[in-house]
Amino acid sequence: MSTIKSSNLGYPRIGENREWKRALESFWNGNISEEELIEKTDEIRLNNLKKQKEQGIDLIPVGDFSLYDHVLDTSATFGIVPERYNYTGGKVDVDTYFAIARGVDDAIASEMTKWFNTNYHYIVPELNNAKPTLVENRALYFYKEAKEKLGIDGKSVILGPITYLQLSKGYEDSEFDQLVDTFTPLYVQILQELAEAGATWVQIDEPIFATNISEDVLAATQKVYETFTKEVPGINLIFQTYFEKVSNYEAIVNLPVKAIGLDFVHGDSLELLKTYGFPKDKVLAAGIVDGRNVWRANLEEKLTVLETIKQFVKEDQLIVQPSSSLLHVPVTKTLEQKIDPVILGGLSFADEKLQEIVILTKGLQEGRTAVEANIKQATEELNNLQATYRSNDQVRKDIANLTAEDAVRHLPFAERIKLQDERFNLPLLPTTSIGSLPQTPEVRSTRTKWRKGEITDQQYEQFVNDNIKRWIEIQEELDIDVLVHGEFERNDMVEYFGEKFNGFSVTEYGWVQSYGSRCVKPPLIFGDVSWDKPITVKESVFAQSYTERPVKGMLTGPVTILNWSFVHDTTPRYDIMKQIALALQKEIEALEENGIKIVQVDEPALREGLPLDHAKWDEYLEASAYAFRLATATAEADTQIHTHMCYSNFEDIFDCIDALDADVISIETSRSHGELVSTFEDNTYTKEIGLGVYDIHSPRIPAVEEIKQNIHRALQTIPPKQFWVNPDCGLKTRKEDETIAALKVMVQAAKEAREEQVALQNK
Ligand SMILES: Nc1nc2c(c(=O)[nH]1)N[C@@H](CNc1ccc(C(=O)N[C@@H](CCC(=O)N[C@@H](CCC(=O)N[C@@H](CCC(=O)O)C(=O)O)C(=O)O)C(=O)O)cc1)CN2
Ligand code: MET
Ligand SMILES: [Zn+2]
Repeated sequence: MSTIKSSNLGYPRIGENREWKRALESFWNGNISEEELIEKTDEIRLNNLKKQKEQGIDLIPVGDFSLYDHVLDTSATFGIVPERYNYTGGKVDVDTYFAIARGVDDAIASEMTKWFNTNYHYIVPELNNAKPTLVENRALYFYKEAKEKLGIDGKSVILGPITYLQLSKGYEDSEFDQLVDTFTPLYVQILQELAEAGATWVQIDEPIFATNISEDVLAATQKVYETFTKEVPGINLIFQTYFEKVSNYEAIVNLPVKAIGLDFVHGDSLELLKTYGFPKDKVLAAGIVDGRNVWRANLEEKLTVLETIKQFVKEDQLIVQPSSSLLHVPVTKTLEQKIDPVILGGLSFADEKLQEIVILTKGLQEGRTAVEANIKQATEELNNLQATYRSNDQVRKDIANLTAEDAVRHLPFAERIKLQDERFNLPLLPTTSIGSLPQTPEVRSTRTKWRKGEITDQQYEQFVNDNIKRWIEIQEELDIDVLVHGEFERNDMVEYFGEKFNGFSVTEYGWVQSYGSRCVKPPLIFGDVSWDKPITVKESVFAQSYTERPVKGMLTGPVTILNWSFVHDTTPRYDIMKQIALALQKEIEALEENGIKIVQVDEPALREGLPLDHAKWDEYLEASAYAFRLATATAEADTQIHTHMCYSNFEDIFDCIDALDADVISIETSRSHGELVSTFEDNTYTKEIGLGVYDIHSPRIPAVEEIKQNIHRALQTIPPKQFWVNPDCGLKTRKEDETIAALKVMVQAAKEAREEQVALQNK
């Protein structure tokens, strides 16, 4: 009997029909009790486990489920709760847990940021003064639950100490080793309790090793894992990495653990394996099926790779698994009714990927003939898919003929801004918002009715227009300087464009968690992208017709559309980015022709798309800046181009931001409590900037003084002439009354700050 095992790294939490989202939101809205929330989420979790068991997965992950986020769960495990929540020790209760994630009246939420290069967001642990103790062994609870309720001897999944600490804030680099020493015994305790309960496999997620890490961190890692193995010899530890090849291959594979998990889809791990080999005393957990994309695996090719990998390990010391947790793909494709059957045939969501894992494990174990029929089917479906690729000769020609000058605006910024100032005549510290306004249940459900054919196109259009008009009036009443139409017609800033451009397809149920209960439905790119008619002109022009103030046209940029779609690898990614840019260029021209003279091109995904491997940075940043400039290059000099980014570490991409050559950029900063401001200190950034002055991901209404403080802090490094006042991000997730109340405070704060500045200038 051979011992090659099939495994999974993590399963989507949200349920086939987003039951998880509904349960959470019902609880937050006070419609269900805590017991009901627990009951519903228990059911979802157990159902997820049952499905994996039925699929025939050998090592089923347990403890990967969460009520919000697994990094926050890790903080809760160790009682790491920032002081402002008045936590007094012991198990972190549900209310405190959600308070950290979402904020409460008297305490702002913890910062939320991107999980590596994904569109998933985690809650950043704040270690300041924390006294970590093991207040709740969650891993143990979930291990026992799966065993007792379903007879599953699960593989516990825990976030490793090195990654956890590297993702935390509130300490100095010099304190890192000390912190590692503090956490090590707590992890040992978790592992010991798991061992006592009978656990044999534990997956310790350490994705930080897919980024470039220092020798010091590596040394600390060596020490930690030596201790784990020494203290808990009875458990098989899997040191799990994903999203890229590891940056210190030889050191990593020689860590004193039973198994090493590597990503064989992103980054060239196979090359490393061939060059440096693999220790004969270890198990290699091979991430072979793409956990980040939705296309069917080419089983033939995957088996060839696995057979190569197998030559480097001792007799069947192999685990076959997805490249990462399946958190990043939708649950099942079986619900899709409307999509082109050929495209459906080429898709593979979480459940289908697990089938692929099981087939590949069998093929590797028993030989190809054992899975011949599966291989044949995969090959056929993929060939059919390839045959339907919608190529566009004109677009290909346009891309091939592009030059550097095609991505340069008519005049330099210094000249443009004079014309724009003349045209718009805005006050000092102008106010604006980021685009979307509340997508109330009414907005969402009216769109759903329209999609189901329960209301006519005309009724839907009327409904959208009514909202636009009402909100233009509200914004005027609030005395905001640059208005937005509110994006009421959009389900999502990327999916909406995916529905309109050529080259995309959309799914009905392909939901993926983005943060907390919020999900996205990334469109599929399987064809050359092109534009044939205006997409956003109607709503923008309608909004502009009700006001003398400028209304911003609102588009999503090429980098973000690419990064937040599921893209097939038929065409090189950077070519598709240029295709999207050319399509957007036509849309901007159409907006200008219709009198819209401020256009915002959002790029919130620019930073997260930065490759984990530094060696790939330059190419990415250059391609991204080029695509953005290409999209905006033909705009008249007096058309003001805005861009927006949220949740980002900007130090790494500062030059790229400058290279976008946008006239105005608005960026998130309020949850990072002003840390970004210092980035501008040493830079001579001459263009205009709006720093988010309050957090829109929290229902909490900010105070005037708080916002003024944020403005003051920014004005220490940014000249007032360059500074805009705006919220952190779009307002679609907020309720209407919250939004109006918060904007009112923001405008008030801006006016007070403006008066101070004018007084200073008149002195
Ligand atoms: N793609 C993307 N990524 C992003 C962002 C973003 O805006 N888009 N923002 C940042 C933060 N992430 C976010 C991700 C999602 C949402 C969000 O609001 N998502 C919505 C879903 C949006 C959507 O597509 N809604 C559809 C479907 C509406 C729906 O749920 N309909 C119900 C019925 C509605 C009813 O009857 O009440 C149903 O189908 O069951 C629509 O509006 O048309 C949600 O989870 O609630 C917000 C921020 C970073 N990443
Ligand atoms: N214009 C978009 C909005 O306001 C930008 C969002 S960035 C995630 O929703
Ligand atoms: Zn944003």
